[in-house]
Amino acid sequence: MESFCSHLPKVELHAHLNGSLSQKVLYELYMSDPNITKSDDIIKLISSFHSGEERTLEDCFKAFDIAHAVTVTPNAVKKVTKDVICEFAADNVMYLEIRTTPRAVPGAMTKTQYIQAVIDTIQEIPTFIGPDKFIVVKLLLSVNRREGLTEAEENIKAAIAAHVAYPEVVVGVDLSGNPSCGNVTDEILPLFTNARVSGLKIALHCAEIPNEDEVEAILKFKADRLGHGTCIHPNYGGTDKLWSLFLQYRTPLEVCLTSNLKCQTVESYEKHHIQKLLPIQYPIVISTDDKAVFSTTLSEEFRVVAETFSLSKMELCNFTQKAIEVSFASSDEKKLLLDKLSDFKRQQGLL
Ligand SMILES: CNc1ncnc2c1ncn2[C@@H]1O[C@H](COP(=O)(O)O)[C@@H](O)[C@H]1O
Ligand SMILES: [Zn+2]
Repeated sequence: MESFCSHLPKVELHAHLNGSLSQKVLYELYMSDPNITKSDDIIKLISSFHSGEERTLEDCFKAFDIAHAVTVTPNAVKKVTKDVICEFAADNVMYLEIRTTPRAVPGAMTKTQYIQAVIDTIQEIPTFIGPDKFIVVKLLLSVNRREGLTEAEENIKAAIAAHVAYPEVVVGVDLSGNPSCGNVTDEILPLFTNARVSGLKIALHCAEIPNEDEVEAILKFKADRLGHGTCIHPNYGGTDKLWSLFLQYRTPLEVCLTSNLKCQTVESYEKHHIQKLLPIQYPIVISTDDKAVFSTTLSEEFRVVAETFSLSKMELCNFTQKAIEVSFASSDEKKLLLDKLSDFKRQQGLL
């Protein structure tokens, strides 16, 4: 099963850029940046970045600060983006949606330069991907709920401008950040309407922790996709009302098993809320979230779900098919990806 999961052409729809960069690149960037004063404490933190240990959700958010302390120039952002794309391609991910929060660093980088650095790298893929690999990459720009209303407004505005300039690359916006911070219901969520009317797709983190009113508002927003959805079912800190809304809308859900386990929002793989979704064929997309912080890969996530819930090879292929359908790719791109999946199934004797 491990080898099948590795060779299966996969689609990653929920990957945060600064949570996905390898510890190796993080260390290289840190050591080579003359503007950063080196300290043993930070070197220790970098070593723990990729430890893969279980930690609280709050501790996970501290891990991102490490990456953010290092990705402070457009060149660093380019290097990180390239590294992350190459690693996903090496894991046989044929389509990747990266999401990232535009970040300004006084004196070193503006938000526009940050976004441009990611877009430029995506456009340069043919120059660095190598002849035996294939990957299509899109960009979602994130709003970090912890950063407040002004930052949120700025990011949505920047996302709309980037979408107008690069409609084939910048395809969506994401709401993420520490789920215990920020006024999402009244302040941040309404801003996403502007993005929607400008043609951007909407992906929202939803119900990582219990919060009935906010989760209800997020469900009713009818995003194109939701992330996590942990605390919706009444057995998982949700309520009957939330669960019935969720079933009514059937918004595709990005499921991040290892992320949830390592942030301790679920007890074990066996008890993950995916067990409520598989029997009802709920549209789900297996995803990594932050492959470096949680020390995983997309192949590993497929293996875990296959082995924990005794899924067949065909069911794993169906995950890729569903992910293609609910991705923000163009219809031509979706057709190409479906053809690649069919080729694989034929090679495996599954067609
Ligand atoms: C663990 N579950 C999660 N829940 C919510 N937000 C998360 C997250 N994992 C990552 N992020 C969001 O992604 C940022 C890092 O990537 P970028 O700097 O944007 O590329 C984090 O600061 C956080 O806002
Ligand atoms: Zn996430």
